[in-house]
Amino acid sequence: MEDPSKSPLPEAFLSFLQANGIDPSIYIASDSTPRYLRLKPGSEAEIEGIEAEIKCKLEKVNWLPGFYSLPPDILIANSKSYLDGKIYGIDAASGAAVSVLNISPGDHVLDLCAAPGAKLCMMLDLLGDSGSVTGVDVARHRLAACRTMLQKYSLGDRCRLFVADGTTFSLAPLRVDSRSRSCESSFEEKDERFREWTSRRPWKERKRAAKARETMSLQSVTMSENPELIFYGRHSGVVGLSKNKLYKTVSDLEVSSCGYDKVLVDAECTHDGSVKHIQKFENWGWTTLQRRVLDAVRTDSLTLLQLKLLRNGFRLLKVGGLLVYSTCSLTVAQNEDIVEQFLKENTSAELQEINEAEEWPCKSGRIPKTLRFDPLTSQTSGLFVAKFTKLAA
Ligand SMILES: C[S@@+](CC[C@H](N)C(=O)[O-])C[C@H]1O[C@@H](n2cnc3c(N)ncnc32)[C@H](O)[C@@H]1O
Repeated sequence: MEDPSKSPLPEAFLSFLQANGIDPSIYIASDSTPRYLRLKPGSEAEIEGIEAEIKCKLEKVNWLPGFYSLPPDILIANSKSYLDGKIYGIDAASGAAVSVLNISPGDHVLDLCAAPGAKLCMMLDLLGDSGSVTGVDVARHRLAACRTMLQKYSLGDRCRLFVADGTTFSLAPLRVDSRSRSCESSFEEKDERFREWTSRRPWKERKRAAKARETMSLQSVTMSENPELIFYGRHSGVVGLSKNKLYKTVSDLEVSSCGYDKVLVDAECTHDGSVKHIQKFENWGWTTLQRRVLDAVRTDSLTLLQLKLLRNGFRLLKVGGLLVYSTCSLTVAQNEDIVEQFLKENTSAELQEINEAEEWPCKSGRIPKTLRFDPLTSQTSGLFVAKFTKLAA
């Protein structure tokens, strides 16, 4: 472990790292941690052009298909390739978390903390032209940015986005194939059907939606009762559906067969594993760090939120499905402690070995089968990953 006294980090943050067994030198190593990008599938032939444009050689990440590393000082956000939707800015550890889900065509996937959407885009690229992805996030402005990203990368076709509380979200996937037609409700529908989504919604409709939001907040209606659909693609299963059917919640019993095949709970956290995030506090001020990171993890509310998100994501998973829990924090309280507590209360949850990790530059977490990425070990941003399956009751 590097001598923490040589670090420019404030004393309170260093004590926080020490209490959580985190090596402070990861924040110093960050200057040499590469940036990563993911190539839009189908753009492989354009690598040389992209390299010429961003004036740097892309190094293939051998352990993660479609990913390339580049020096940390190279910015891609203003490049034509990025603006044209040929490349994504996403850390390799985040890509690893998505690949742990083994998404295959036909899967119905739930992303319970979806915004701003780098992982959601990767899921949609992996999904191809069957199945669906449902993205949920409690922050409307962040989910709106996610919608913009879907449109930029032309990925919205099989996706629907809900502003909702992931701890209580209860909508099942819309399975439209014959295999699971029995999962659909058969009650009479008399209400309006969803037409194709358009960003140019008529003024009257927008006014109605704004009014509904206002009424909701006045009546303190929780978002679980009223998840707000802010985007749906042509083949997301929503077009042609009645509101009754879309908003029909499912019982725990029904979920075992009609639930999601794959669930990602990329939970809200203190982001302390993201060195770039921590470095921003140099500008924002260390008192902000005290409030947003150090105090946040000391209060029970954040870890309770994480546990509730994991519980609800698991509730919506079908039997035999896979759930990945990840955070970009490296504290034990937000990771292994959550996993332990969750396993204690869920006999149908089983931690799964992440076999791909044998080839990955990461470490085991404090619980066997869980993974930790960090800048020193992995040359990536910090990330904790655990994978579960649901056993039949
Ligand atoms: C780590 S970020 C997710 C990053 C995202 N998966 C990606 O790859 O871009 C955590 C997200 O959780 C959202 N969040 C916080 N509380 C939530 C809740 N109760 N329900 C749903 N989302 C929540 C935050 O708004 C934030 O966008």
